[in-house]
Amino acid sequence: MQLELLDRIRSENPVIFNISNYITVQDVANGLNSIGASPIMPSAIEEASEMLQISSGAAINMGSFRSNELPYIEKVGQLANDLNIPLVLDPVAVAMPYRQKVVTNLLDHIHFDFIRGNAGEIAALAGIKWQAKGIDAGDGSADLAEVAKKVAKRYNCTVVLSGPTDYISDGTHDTTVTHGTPLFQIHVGSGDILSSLIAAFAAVSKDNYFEAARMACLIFATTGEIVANELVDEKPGSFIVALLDKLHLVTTKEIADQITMED
Ligand SMILES: Nc1ncnc2c1ncn2[C@@H]1O[C@H](COP(=O)(O)OP(=O)(O)O)[C@@H](O)[C@H]1O
Ligand SMILES: Cc1ncsc1CCOP(=O)(O)O
Ligand SMILES: [Mg+2]
Repeated sequence: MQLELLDRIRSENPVIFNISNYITVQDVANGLNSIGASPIMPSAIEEASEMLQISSGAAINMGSFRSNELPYIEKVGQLANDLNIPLVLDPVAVAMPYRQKVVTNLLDHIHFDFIRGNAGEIAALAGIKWQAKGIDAGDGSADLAEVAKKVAKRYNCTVVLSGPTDYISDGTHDTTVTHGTPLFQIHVGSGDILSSLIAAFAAVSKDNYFEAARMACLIFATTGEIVANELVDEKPGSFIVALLDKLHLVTTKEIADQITMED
């Protein structure tokens, strides 16, 4: 278990390039900044190359793309591949038919090192029956470990299927993270922050993307758990403020003390 990846983010301060959605962009920027990375969210196709050349990780979030932005999104993906920059896809609400067409087309042309989505999103990419609900995970009875593995094999990448349990698979290795708090679900943007944090962990763990994904999930979920333990009531607004504060302050020792032998 490489909890020290957290310290490496703080000492290396990697620039993480993001195509974010306009709903949660500030949470994503502050989540990355709080943990010790350096976020950047460019939008002009003309500067994609120069911005990626100073970046050590990249995340593409499909939450609110406009169709005229698709050439930019493809260009960023191709450049990240050419420059060997770890690339994360967040396929927000991909069970919806138009998004499914757009995202599967992207996946056919660009190699994503990671796909991070909730159960409804990853099941849609696996072609497995599931009742997704917009940006939320929805309901279903599929074996989620198998769903994650199927998508990992199909797209030759590391998949994080997040939720009460996070299922992580690279098609060969599989693991779970069972930490977290239901408060993540009452704040819009929790998943988006996690997707970009995966890019930050990958930036400092280029030889082991599976471990990067596992540590991103474990440290994010455990930090949320510590924060929730200190909140008296279920307060979505207070939770995100306290989460951003704690992402900045949390130590590897605090994480180690919070987790169990099975982690
Ligand atoms: N009920 C829950 N209990 C514990 N952690 C949760 C719960 N639901 C989501 N999480 C955590 O919230 C974060 C965001 O995941 P998720 O809610 O699945 O993403 P999204 O916002 O894209 O739907 C992950 O770190 C996940 O582990
Ligand atoms: C509300 C909304 N609409 C399009 S993207 C988005 C935010 C999705 O955020 P998350 O998947 O992290 O909950
Ligand atoms: Mg999401």
